Amino acid sequence: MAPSAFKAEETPATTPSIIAEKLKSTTIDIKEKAKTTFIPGFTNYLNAAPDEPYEWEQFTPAFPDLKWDPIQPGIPYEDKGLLGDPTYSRLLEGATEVFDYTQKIGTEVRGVQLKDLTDDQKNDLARLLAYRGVVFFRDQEGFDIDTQLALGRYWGKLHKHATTMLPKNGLEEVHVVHTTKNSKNQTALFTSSYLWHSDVTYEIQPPSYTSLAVLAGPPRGGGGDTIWSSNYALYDLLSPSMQKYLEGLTALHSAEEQAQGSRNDGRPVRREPVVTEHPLVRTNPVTGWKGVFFNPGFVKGFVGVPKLEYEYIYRYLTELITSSPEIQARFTWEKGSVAIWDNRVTNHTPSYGFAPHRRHGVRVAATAEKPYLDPNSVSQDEELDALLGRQPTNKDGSLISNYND
Ligand SMILES: O=C(O)CCC(=O)C(=O)O
Ligand SMILES: [Fe+2]
Repeated sequence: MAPSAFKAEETPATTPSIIAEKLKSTTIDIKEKAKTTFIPGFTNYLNAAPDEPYEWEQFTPAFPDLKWDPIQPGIPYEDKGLLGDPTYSRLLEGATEVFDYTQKIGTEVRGVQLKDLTDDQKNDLARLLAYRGVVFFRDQEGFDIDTQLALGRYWGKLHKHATTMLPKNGLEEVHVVHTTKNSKNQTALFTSSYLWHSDVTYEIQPPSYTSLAVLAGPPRGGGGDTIWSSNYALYDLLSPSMQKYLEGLTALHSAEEQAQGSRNDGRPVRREPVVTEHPLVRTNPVTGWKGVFFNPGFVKGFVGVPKLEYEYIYRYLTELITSSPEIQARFTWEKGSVAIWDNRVTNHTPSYGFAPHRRHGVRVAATAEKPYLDPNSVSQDEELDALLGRQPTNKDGSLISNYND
């Protein structure tokens, strides 16, 4: 080998440090530049708020060692959505803008302050939630935790979560959502399809109207959207024979895994975990529509169905929920945003990838009725087909063949 080649081999010892030096200086340049210039894909990383002092410290997570009794069945529930006006006239009276996210799910209402709602408006909102699955509000002023709790309480007895984070201020009916740059790498831990769920469906009377208010979050473009998926529309994606089959099934919803997760992390389990049977297809008392009451988070089996058969249906339903954009609504949070959903008819998931930013929210959930299936209820599409004179959706697959480009 020629001497020059040997010479070339002498350099590697110094090369890494040269690269490191170069990178360091480039990084510093970019950081300086980013203070005054938007650099796509970079600027967001620099804007992480300092951890301390933090305005919402009293709402950061705590795990007090509390013990609560089991939740007893028979909690009274009257759905306020039944008192809502079909055109939502009271709620939307002062709205500056109202628009849907997709035909099947999600509506944003602008210009309405939740803190000022009258009872009539709360009834309209409940009805809108039952029909649209999730409703978004922005630029909320003065929607503090007392107002959020009062709104939830108007709709039903507030749920207290047995395992997840409580706020430091001791409010037991508040569930905290909180991730900082010090949290475990959420993107690596959870793919979204793993996290899709409806809240606490293992309870005998799982919640209906549930609100999440954001306290802190990434800057715009920094990630952390939440996505909802419609269980009414999930039902309408199924063939008539599959609909009929699923209508005969009962699902097992379990809190065991969630409780075990807390124990594994050395955190308290405030109420013993329960396993509850619910009909796999349920009727919403306000719309009268059927929805598949399924979520990949808490459903652990179908009564009388062999494990493998259950697993295939589990995977099929999960795929429809997680990968059908037309039955989903995706919300990008901003300061002052509040999302409220009907937990009986939707699944939802956070999206990760917003580190190093803090993302912090507070959730309040109203206990609803025990799930039931009214055999006379119809599906969302059935009602809309009749109302609008639409052709029923062709479910034999033949329409799809031209859509490969
Ligand atoms: O963090 C989110 O986007 C959703 C959190 C959640 O699942 C909830 O508040 O019920
Ligand atoms: Fe949730």
